[in-house]
Formats: sequence, C-alpha cells, structure tokens
Amino acid sequence: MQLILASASPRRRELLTQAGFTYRIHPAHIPEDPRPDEDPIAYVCRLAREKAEAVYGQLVAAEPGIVVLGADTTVTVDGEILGKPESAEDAARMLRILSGRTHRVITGVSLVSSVRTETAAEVTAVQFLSLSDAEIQDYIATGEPMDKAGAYAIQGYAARWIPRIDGCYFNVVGLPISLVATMLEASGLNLP
Ligand SMILES: Cc1cn([C@H]2C[C@H](O)[C@@H](COP(=O)(O)OP(=O)(O)OP(=O)(O)O)O2)c(=O)[nH]c1=O
Repeated sequence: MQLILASASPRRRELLTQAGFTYRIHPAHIPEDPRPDEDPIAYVCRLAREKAEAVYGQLVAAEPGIVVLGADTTVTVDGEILGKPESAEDAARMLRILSGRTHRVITGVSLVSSVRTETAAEVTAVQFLSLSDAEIQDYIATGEPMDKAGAYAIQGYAARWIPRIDGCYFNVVGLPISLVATMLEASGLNLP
C-alpha cells in the first residue's frame, strides 16, 4: 500500500520519516479560510480532509491502492483562529495576543483511502512567557514566524519563551505522530 503525504510542509515530512514511514509527497493546494462561526477543531479537521481528498481525487484513477494523509495546524485562543500571518504586522498582532498566556495548538489529520476516510484532531496547550515589543520585532526580523500558524515555531527561536506544554510536542510542530501512527497502523501501514 502506497502512502502519500498531501503536504508541502518540511516539518511534516521530517516527522513522518522520523517515525519510520515510507511515503511520497504530493502537496495539496486548497483555500485555507475558516467559515463564519466554524470552531477551530471543525476547521482543522475540514482542511485536513479537504487536502487528503483533493490529492486522493487526483491520483486514485492511476493508483487505486493509495492511502493519502492530509493535515492542518492552527493556533487558537479565546475562540479566535490564528493561522499563518499575512504580514509582519499580522505576525506582531498574533504574538502580542499569545504573550504571557496559554493557548491551544490544534492539528487535524485525515486519512483517505478506498476503504474509508478517517479524521481526528489533537490538542496541545502551550504556555508563553511575556514578550516585550522589542523581542517581538526582533523575532519577526528573523523571518521564522512567517510560514507558521500563530506566527511562531516551538522548534525554533520561540523555544526560549515556552516553559511548558501540556500534550503532544510533535502536534505543535505540525503532525501528532503518535495519533497518525495509530491511524496508519489501522490501515495496515507499519514499520518497514
Ligand atoms: C505553532 C507552530 C506551527 N508550525 C507550522 C506547522 C505547519 O507547517 C504550519 C501551519 O500551516 P499548515 O497550513 O497547517 O501547513 P503548511 O501550509 O505548512 O503545509 P501543507 O498545508 O502543505 O500541509 O505551522 C511550526 O512549524 N511550529 C510551531 O510551533
């Protein structure tokens, strides 16, 4: 059975490789906008499923046996969804919201095959120290926030502001690998 990762994210690729899965990459390109009143868990589950379904639809005629994995990560606080920042100002706005408090990082994952579509979400609580305006500006100048949900990378410089998390670390980086492995094993995919 061939596993396809419907993602352009280098982090997802690294985590799937680290966990011992063999796969091919076929990124999905779908619009990423929350619907009015869509809650964050429903939002990431819908996007993960849409990414996996889009790639499955493109490849299934030639390769009926494929299993496609899609994922989407977002940051949420007070019911607000913080996706990838659109500009440096947007990144600063997000980092000011996260400063000095705990937020949730949610990743939706979806597996699509001829047998079934299965979608689930993992939630991790992340505590942030207070950031000064100067720290926020210096951080944005590194470029690290721009392609990350919530405008930070726990695996990067932002590690210095995160004293504790509650939940799966890999979920914050973009792929809750233990949850994904459980789902993949149920589809018959295991260590090589
Ligand atoms: C919070 C956080 C997010 N991120 C990343 C994970 C995701 O790659 C990104 C959120 O964007 P996503 O839209 O989930 O993923 P993507 O656009 O990078 O890739 P694709 O849609 O092709 O699968 O933010 C980190 O790398 N570190 C962090 O600490």
